[in-house]
Amino acid sequence: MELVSAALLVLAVSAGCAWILWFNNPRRRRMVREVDKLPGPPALPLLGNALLALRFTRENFFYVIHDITMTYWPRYRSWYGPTPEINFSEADDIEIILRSSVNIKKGMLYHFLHPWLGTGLLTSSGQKWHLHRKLITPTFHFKILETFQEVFTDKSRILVEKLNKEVGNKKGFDVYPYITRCALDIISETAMGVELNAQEDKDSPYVSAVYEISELLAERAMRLWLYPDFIYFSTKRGKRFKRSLNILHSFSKKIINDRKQKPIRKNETGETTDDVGTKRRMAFLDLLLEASQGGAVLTDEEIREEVDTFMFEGHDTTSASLVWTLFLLGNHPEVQERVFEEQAAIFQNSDRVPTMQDLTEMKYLERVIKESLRLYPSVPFFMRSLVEDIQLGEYTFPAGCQVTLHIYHAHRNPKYFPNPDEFNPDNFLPEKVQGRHPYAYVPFSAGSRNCIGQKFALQEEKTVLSAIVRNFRVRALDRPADVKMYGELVLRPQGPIRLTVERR
Ligand code: HEM
Repeated sequence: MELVSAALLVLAVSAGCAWILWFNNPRRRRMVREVDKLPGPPALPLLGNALLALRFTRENFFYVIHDITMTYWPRYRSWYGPTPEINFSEADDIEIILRSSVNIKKGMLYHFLHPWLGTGLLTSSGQKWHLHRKLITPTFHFKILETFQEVFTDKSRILVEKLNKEVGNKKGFDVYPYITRCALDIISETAMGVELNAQEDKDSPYVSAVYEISELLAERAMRLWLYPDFIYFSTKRGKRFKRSLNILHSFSKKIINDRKQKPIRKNETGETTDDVGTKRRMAFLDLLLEASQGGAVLTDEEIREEVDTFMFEGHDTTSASLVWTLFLLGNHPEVQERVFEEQAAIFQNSDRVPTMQDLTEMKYLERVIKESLRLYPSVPFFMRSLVEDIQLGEYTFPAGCQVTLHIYHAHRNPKYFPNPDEFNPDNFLPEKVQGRHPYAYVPFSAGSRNCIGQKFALQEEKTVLSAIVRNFRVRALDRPADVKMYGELVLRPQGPIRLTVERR
């Protein structure tokens, strides 16, 4: 027993000495001095703003951050315990970060995504990221996106059938689950080549696991004491996380194995067929398997990470954006009528599905989607970990600092968007865009780590919205001021987005 006490004492004294040395380290002292030049909420030594975090609930998180951001606008500092964070909302500051080809390492909160996505494109850095980005970029080429159009139109048709059942429901219905299931069907078929049928099968364990993991991740990011893995994974929530993770990983691993057994290949005429010669569309997974050169370039685990990254990034963001756009259209019937008129001009009286050329002609709908992403950016904040010092006027922020870019707030800056809270698709008329600061509007981020899926997202959104507006008149039962938000990995409404639909 005495031996154990002595060992504990030695351990405590060593830890204490390490702390003192670390705190008195000149690099750290300089970091603290520089970071504390910025204003910010009062912080305690060692604990930083941990006490503030005790106040966070899922419901108030976005609003507490909003108040702090507005109080110290446009830059402030905060402390995750001993780790400094600098927060930017002004286009000039955002530009400094996003234009850098060195400061492209993701912030520490992305670590929570690692159990699910490993170090796929979204979460990786350094050489691995460079190599994978180069390999994956061609898979988002126009020619490939064109082959996915059939998936977008087919899943939109099913969505219209489902929404038809809500015609006449005057009390309204929550549109979010309809859209999420449609977006999941789309991403599953395009990323993995698998029909998930989430729109038909509401009880799919895969879909439930995606919902659960997204919610648990958001919750963990708010609770500083759940940051260490050994604590988190010993809690009930951590165990639920692992269970859902198991479902997701088993699913993607099985799909990858199946596809390796029966690869889809191009034949001599350039058609893509399966092993028995049936014509098949190539999904991202098939393209990755092709690029992997039998494991020499990408291992199975790396392919799994990328497929899971597409599944996550490719459905949650587009679902939120589609829902907010429908909500805004439901609040602005005059804008919705202009969208409809544009559709009527493109399709005349035909009920054919849209081609890629039709989508290019949907200029007004594109402005509506962009304006909706301005007011409700699917990714409201993103983070970097500084690898290299940055100089910002009188400030030098040293490597090691965390940086959070507040995109939601940047998009509502009256300097660039007069009447920033108003929904006005004309903010994206070419002449308005031309004169504006290029970093005042960055829903897909910018620079080398921008969103690789942005063209895919616009193509999907235009196809889905076109199908809805051509078939229905949509009304929203709630006003924007009444809808509270969760500012998590994705910006989503706290309650239902209640709509009514009427057939055109
Ligand atoms: C409205 C829809 C979307 C929005 C608003 C959006 C937004 C973003 C943003 C802001 C980032 C940068 C995040 C950061 O720096 O941490 C990002 C990265 C990424 N997005 Fe998207 N995204 C959307 C749709 C998609 C889709 C459909 C896919 C795939 C099919 C996708 C795949 C990715 C990937 C793989 C990255 C990481 C890229 C890299 O770091 O090289 N996204 N997205």
